[in-house]
Amino acid sequence: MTATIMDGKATLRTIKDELRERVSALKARGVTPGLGTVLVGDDPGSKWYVGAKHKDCASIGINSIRKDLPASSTQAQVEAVIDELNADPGCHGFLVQQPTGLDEFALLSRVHPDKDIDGLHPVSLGKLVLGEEGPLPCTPIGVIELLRRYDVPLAGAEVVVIGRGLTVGRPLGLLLTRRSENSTATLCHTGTRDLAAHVRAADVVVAAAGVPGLVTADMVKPGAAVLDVGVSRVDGKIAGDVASEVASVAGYVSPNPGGVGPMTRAMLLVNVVEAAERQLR
Ligand SMILES: Nc1nc2c(c(=O)[nH]1)N[C@@H](CN(C=O)c1ccc(C(=O)N[C@@H](CCC(=O)O)C(=O)O)cc1)CN2
Repeated sequence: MTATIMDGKATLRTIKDELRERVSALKARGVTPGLGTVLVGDDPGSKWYVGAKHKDCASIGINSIRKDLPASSTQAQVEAVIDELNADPGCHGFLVQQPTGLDEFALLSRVHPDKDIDGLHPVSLGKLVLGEEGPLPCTPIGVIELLRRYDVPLAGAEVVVIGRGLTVGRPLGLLLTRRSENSTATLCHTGTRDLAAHVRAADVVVAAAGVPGLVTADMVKPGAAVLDVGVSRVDGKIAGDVASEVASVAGYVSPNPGGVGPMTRAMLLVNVVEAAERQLR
């Protein structure tokens, strides 16, 4: 079997085309959506991600407000910039790019919940637990959207998520078990006794552990969908959590790069457009 590639780059392009129309409709009603970003320091990966987010915005007519701060910035200086964006009426939502090297929980909590565009604010995560409407975290909802667009069924499916981090694993477990997704989610982590046994039983596997090559072909159920969200750098290149031979067993694979990363950016754009649309309600 050769797996179908779940192409995140192509799906990002499709979603941008869909959003362009919604941005035009907003502009016709006098609202131009605006995204803010706060970047602290010189981490090359973070700089690339922020640059890509602003290019995405420009390509569909969203305004962007970029605040790049030196690595020497103090917590108070970054919080002052967050306060500025909280008060900026042209900014419908903003994010603090992680990692910052500062107290990230305090920075996240400083963002006004109405301006949280990443879905990672404690209020947004609380809404997710309660099943209330709010911005959804971009990477986990990107995983679900990619599966949806490739017609991989989630209802009734056994899904194994590897990794319990705050940006991917934990919120993804909550999303997958919503009534709308209706899957059974198992969250595996470094304390899981027999990871291979869990993965072998899964219809869908989402690997977000940051351990290169962790998921091997012998662990995967034939025909399963396997999404690689792990980001490690080996010799300067991105190395995912999923070994390349998995594509010979799985029914669907998302490549890395080119899979869930671009979907993270797509879902951020969706969150910005939805925040601007809420202003008109
Ligand atoms: N405030 C946030 N910080 C971080 C988040 C987040 O969701 N919010 N997630 C990650 C980084 N991230 C988004 O910010 C992100 C990751 C990957 C990509 C992407 O398009 N990757 C490309 C390859 C990029 C490369 O070559 O280096 C791909 O996978 O094809 C975009 C955004 C941590 N921080």
